[in-house]
Amino acid sequence: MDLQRIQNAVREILLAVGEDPERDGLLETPARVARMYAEVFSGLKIDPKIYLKKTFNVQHEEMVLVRDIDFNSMCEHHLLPFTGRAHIAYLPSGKVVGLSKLARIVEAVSHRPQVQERMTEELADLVLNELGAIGAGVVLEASHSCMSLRGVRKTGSTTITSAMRGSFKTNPATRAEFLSLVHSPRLRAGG
Ligand SMILES: Nc1nc2c(ncn2[C@@H]2O[C@H](COP(=O)(O)OP(=O)(O)OP(=O)(O)O)[C@@H](O)[C@H]2O)c(=O)[nH]1
Ligand SMILES: [Zn+2]
Repeated sequence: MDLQRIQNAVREILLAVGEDPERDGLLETPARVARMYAEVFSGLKIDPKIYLKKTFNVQHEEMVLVRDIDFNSMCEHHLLPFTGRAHIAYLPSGKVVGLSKLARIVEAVSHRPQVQERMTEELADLVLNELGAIGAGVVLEASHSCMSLRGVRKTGSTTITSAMRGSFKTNPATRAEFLSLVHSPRLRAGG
């Protein structure tokens, strides 16, 4: 990532809004913001498929669901954060993946300029295709700060998106089981 170019652009923005980039409090801001963008867009350099290459041969014929994977992303329209939780499930066909890898693919695809719908679809495609799963389902719940901090200024709204693949799309019972598990009661803290 071209940190110097980001720094120059941030300095330009400060000048354009009528600030003085030479004043004490702003001197380090362009460099700081450049490091911040490198971090929040670090997923641009990562191919999430790498996380799903290592699998284990386990005969588990029922659904695997990892829910409440928290994420932070940046909406590609305003470059403002949207934050929420991802729930990812699949029906294995002879091989399973380490549970943390489902959280790792969320990290990779969320750390890019995104829209929630595309992020949901990308995650579902990755799980179905890379694991050769019988089916996959993804639900994302998020709040978009571009809707609360600016513009329409509605706080508290949540956007829920889902993507169903394979048996999650064709079998209503599988889809219903997934959605009911996503919404089932959480363990108590420490439980
Ligand atoms: N579908 C979708 N829209 C998003 C997402 N994140 C932000 N948006 C929306 O992107 C839209 C961009 O709309 P524009 O009309 O081009 O931009 P704008 O004039 O700044 O829109 P307002 O937010 O209504 O002020 C807005 O309606 C945002 O709420 C997302 O993940 N998915
Ligand atoms: Zn936005």
